[in-house]
Amino acid sequence: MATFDTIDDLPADSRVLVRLDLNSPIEDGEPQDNRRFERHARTVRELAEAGHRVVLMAHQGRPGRDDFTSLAGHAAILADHVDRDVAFVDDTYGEDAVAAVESLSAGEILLLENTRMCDDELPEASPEEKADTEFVRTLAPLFDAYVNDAYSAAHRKHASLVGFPLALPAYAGRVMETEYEANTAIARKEFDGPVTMVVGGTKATDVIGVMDALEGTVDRFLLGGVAGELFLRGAGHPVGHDLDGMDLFDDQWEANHEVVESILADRGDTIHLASDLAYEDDDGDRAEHTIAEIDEKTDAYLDVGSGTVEEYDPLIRESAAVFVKGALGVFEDERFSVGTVGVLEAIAETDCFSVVGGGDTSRAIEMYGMDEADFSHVSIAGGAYIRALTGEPLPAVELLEAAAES
Ligand SMILES: Nc1ncnc2c1ncn2[C@@H]1O[C@H](COP(=O)(O)OP(=O)(O)O)[C@@H](O)[C@H]1O
Ligand SMILES: O=C(OP(=O)(O)O)[C@H](O)COP(=O)(O)O
Repeated sequence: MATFDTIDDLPADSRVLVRLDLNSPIEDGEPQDNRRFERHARTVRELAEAGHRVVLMAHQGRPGRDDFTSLAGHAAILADHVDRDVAFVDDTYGEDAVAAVESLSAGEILLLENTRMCDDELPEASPEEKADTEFVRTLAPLFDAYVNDAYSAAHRKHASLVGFPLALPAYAGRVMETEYEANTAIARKEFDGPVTMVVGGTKATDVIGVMDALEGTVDRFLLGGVAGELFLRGAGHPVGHDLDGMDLFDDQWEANHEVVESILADRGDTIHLASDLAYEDDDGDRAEHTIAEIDEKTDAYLDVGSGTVEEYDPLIRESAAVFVKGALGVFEDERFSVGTVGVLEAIAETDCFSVVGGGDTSRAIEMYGMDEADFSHVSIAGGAYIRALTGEPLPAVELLEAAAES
């Protein structure tokens, strides 16, 4: 059991600063509704109904990427889920933000602008350094308490996650409580049969970093997505290169190629790579290349091929447990959903213990008409949940535990 204080322990009529994780897929510049809104709405609604003044902080995307946007659209989606007004101010801790915080009445809710738009949020640093930023020193005195509900961002040492718990009494929100319980229980579970992890998505650095530490927990990895292309490149295939202004591959290759090469050399038998990949042909249709056919990368590969899905299917069906982190393709586009949906459907049809994680990936379940009840746990955390599997501590969670002890 976690040993942190929860929102049940908050003094009455508190002014609370709440960290959520509303990081969402962005399409045409707009955030897309997903489980993160629905799950965090519970914490926000409880706080407002209890009569606290509720100020919310969250991030969206990463500077330099297409998904780095304002949170204006997020406020509207959250309001629908909370069934109360959620005001928005396009400022994080400047004069406008401070004025909006100070004008809030009991039971009202305000969302501040994307924390990553202020320089103090990134990069990662110690809690002490982050607590000493202007961001934290300006906002903390306006509040009685800090609530962290962002389990899925708890692996990041950013100001909104590790600075405020040193400056204010700190509590866990409902999502923090439930994700912590579920993910630590999973980390302690033992399985009678093969344990498989499906690894994909765009955050290759996150997943490759922990794959090493999962030796002993995971018997085999089925790869796809950007992470899978980097492994194919490590195995000598000319894929995984950035095309036309994309920045998904080259930096992550530089950061990870040594680990990729050493995993392939030391434990290549546990790594299953795609045998074919899908791309968009000149007519805008899905087309596939076998890996053997690819001798020069001229296409952007957007999914694993149908042959790969056929090879992964029996490996999933004979597993005692399957963990999913990251999509095998750009499933948001139906043409490139074959890998992600094929793997999720195979998991849903078997009795294995299964966890699907990640804000983006877990969205494929409802997008393609699957039932959440067919999976043991659908986590809104991706990077945080795979770190929990390795037993690696999450800095923001450790600070909540320390706050409860003091
Ligand atoms: N080959 C690919 N090229 C570009 N994007 C991809 C590729 N394969 C998967 N993706 C994208 O990866 C995203 C999910 O990855 P990621 O953000 O790492 O995971 P999560 O948020 O689920 O933890 C999906 O939205 C999907 O569109
Ligand atoms: O979406 C998130 O993580 P995830 O993609 O691992 O689920 C979190 O909001 C963390 O975002 P970040 O990986 O840009 O720090």
